[in-house]
Amino acid sequence: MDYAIYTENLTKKFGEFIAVNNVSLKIKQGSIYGLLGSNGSGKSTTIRMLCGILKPTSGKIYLWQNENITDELKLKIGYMSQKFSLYPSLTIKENIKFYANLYGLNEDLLNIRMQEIMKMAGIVDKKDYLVSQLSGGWKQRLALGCAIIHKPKLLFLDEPTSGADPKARKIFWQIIEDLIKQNITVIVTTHFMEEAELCHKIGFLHAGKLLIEDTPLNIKKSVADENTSLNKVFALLVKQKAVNNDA
Ligand SMILES: Nc1ncnc2c1ncn2[C@@H]1O[C@H](COP(=O)(O)OP(=O)(O)OP(=O)(O)O)[C@@H](O)[C@H]1O
Repeated sequence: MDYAIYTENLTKKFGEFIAVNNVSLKIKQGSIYGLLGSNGSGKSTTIRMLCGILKPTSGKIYLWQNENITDELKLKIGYMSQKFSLYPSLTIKENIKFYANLYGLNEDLLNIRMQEIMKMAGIVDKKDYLVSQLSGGWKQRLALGCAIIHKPKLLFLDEPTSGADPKARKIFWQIIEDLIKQNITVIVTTHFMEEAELCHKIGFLHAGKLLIEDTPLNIKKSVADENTSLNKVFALLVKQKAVNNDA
């Protein structure tokens, strides 16, 4: 099986503290993978290692079967953090141009991508607005556009919808589903279980460990039954783990 991402016993320690503990993931190209877990469970640290920002303490990461995350591979990755790396005092156009320059897009390509991104974000008529004038939903879609200006094959979204209203979240997920149709692989962290349900596969992290990885339906069936909510399923898994640790 050709995976976009495959990890073996990925571990990250900060001093003596183990933030990510022997995590082995398998993520197919062209799929949406949800990384779930409570605050501090190790989601962002895992993502940072997968995009080559943070060096693992031990374990292996393969991106499209390559063991080293080279600069060439990094060009195939897009990353959107929960803080949206946008410049509020610049216009939409200027923000897009800034990211286009970072990735070395020429003027012609920049103009094409600018139109595509503004269309995708629903901000074609707002290109000269300052980012500070935009609502949360528009900012979020613009940040997504900037993260994919270079057409990455792999896109990391770290809590992209936190702070967005339900309507904006719905539009955002429609865009993600369109990206998947273009064979992009999306790894997303979220606290919203209705978003987790939209992922092809989810991995549930707890205290740095991957407790389970499968489709939302299979996870529900294996832990409880298909009518149980994911929130409840994860609570059960954490409880089971605590019991096993005590035993
Ligand atoms: N640079 C660092 N130095 C020390 N500890 C860190 C560092 N980065 C993260 N941690 C710790 O590692 C643990 C996992 O953090 P991480 O940010 O990966 O969690 P998370 O699941 O993304 O949480 P959240 O949902 O709050 O973003 C936390 O206890 C955090 O305090």
